This record gives sequence, structure tokens and C-alpha cells, in this order.
Amino acid sequence: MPLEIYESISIREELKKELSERQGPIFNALKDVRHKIAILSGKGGVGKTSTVVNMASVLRNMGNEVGIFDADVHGPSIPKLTGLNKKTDLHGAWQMKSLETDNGIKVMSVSLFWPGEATPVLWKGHYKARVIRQLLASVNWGKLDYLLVDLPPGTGDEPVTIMKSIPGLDGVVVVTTPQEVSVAVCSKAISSAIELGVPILGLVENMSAFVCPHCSKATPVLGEGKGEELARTYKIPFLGRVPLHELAGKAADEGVPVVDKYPGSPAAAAFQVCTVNLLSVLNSREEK
Ligand SMILES: Nc1ncnc2c1ncn2[C@@H]1O[C@H](COP(=O)(O)OP(=O)(O)OP(=O)(O)O)[C@@H](O)[C@H]1O
Repeated sequence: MPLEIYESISIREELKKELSERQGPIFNALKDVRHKIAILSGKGGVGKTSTVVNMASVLRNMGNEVGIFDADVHGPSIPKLTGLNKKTDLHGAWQMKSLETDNGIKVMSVSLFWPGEATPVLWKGHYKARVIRQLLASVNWGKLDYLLVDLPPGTGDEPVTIMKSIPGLDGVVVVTTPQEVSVAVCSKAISSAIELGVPILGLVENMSAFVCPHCSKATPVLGEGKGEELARTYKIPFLGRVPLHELAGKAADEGVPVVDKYPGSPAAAAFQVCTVNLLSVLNSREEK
């Protein structure tokens, strides 16, 4: 048997062990969190963070207790997209306090205590992983129905290390655009999650077509149907497609999820559908 196969088997076993961990500081911090869902994209800039904040808001608006953990150390944009510009406090040795958005979503992100937006994070891989694990363990999340984790983009060991750090992870939601270049990288991310035994809860196709704000005509500027095709290939639930829409970008710049700022817009309606579909996937998994 080739060496790589031995390696992947041992990584998979290690991951399974960590995901089912029933002790330790991270397990304790997350013990009252019912569902833990990570959002993965492979390629950067496809709308992973937008999916996180909008799904979180839809869940919150349904009356759930919701948290967001921003694990994207290099481009932590959750606070910006949720209008959080306060800084959090260090309470004693690594005891962190999450901050709450206006509608009561708990948020933790490196950028909440980082000195300035222009200051880059120059941590090495193993140190980054340690900080992320420490952050996860030191936040008092309390009782949550859903914790959404914004993973860093990529298919390397960074998102994998973070997934490994979350005991009892329900699975991942994958986000891609319909563009060939995004779908290709995304399929790598899906393969690595499958290889590691992480359940894929569903796929969201973002920026699926440009909706003209004047005539409402939809034009598939980044291609058509490739996300859904990818979901079919891997037998992953297709959660829905979100159009590229002016109001989604505008809401992000205003620091409010589009589902709250422009609830009647096509992008808001689409995020709503994707979240409801995600909930049915979770329910059907629970019934099994
Ligand atoms: N459906 C959409 N319509 C219009 N603009 C969108 C849409 N989805 C995302 N955007 C915009 O595209 C940009 C990238 O989105 P976002 O930050 O969510 O992507 P990301 O995949 O998380 O990026 P990164 O990999 O850098 O973290 C943002 O400016 C966002 O407002």
C-alpha cells in the first residue's frame, strides 16, 4: 500500500477521535452548543462570510440562540459584516468575552482584539492553530442552538486543523460560485472533508447570476449551474443559489446582513431558502 494511504488513514482516525472528544477545554466551552457547523469554501472571495452572517441572522430571526466563531485569522471580516466595531476585553488569563450584534448574535473574532485593521497577522501555522484553539476554548459561549464557524479559505491544513478542533462538529456547508475556477478548488475542499470523515451538510452556490436592479433580468455572469452539478457529483444536498445582487454588497458595506437590511431583496430570499434547507438536512440527520 502506498505511504500516502497510510497517512490519510491515520489522519482520518485522528480526526474522528478529536471530533468525538468528550473532554478538554474546547469540549467544555462548547458543551452547551447544540449544533456546530463550519462553513468552507476552498477559494477565497466567493461569499463564505456572507453566507455565515446571513444564515446566522435567519436562524436568529427564527428565535434561536446563535454564535459565530470567525476562524479566518488573515481576513477576519465577520465583525465588519455584522457592524461590530467594539473591542472585547481580556478577562484574566485567556478568558475572552464574546460580543453581541444588535440582534443578539454572539461573535468572537481575532479582529475584536487586534490593534488595527492595517496590522497584518504574521503568525506561523502551528501558532495560528494554537491561538484559534485557545480562542475557541476561552469564550464563554453559554447555551447556543447554533454555532457557525467561518473557516479560512483554502484546501490546506488550516481549515482542517480548525475542523479537527471542534468536538461534535455536525458537518460543513460548502460555498462556491458557479465559475469553473471556484468549482475546481471547491471540489478539492469537498474531497478533503470527505477523506477526513467530516459530513458535508450541503452546498450553496453564491453569485449564481447577476440580477439587474433596474429590470430584474438575471444574467449568469459567472456561468450557470456548476455549483448544483458539483453537489450532484458528490451526492451533497444542494441548499440553493444566491444571486449576485447590488443590495447584498450594499448591506455588507453597511455592516448589516442583507436578510435584515433588505429582507425583500432576491439575495435575502435566497439566503432564507438555503438556511431552511440546511435545517431540513440537520433534522433528517437527527431522525436517523
Ligand atoms: N450574492 C452577493 N451579491 C453581491 N455581493 C456579494 C454577494 N456575496 C458576497 N458578496 C460580496 O463579495 C465580497 C466577498 O464576499 P465574502 O467576504 O462573503 O467572501 P469570502 O468567501 O468570505 O471571502 P474571504 O475568502 O476573503 O474570506 C464581499 O464584498 C461581499 O459583500
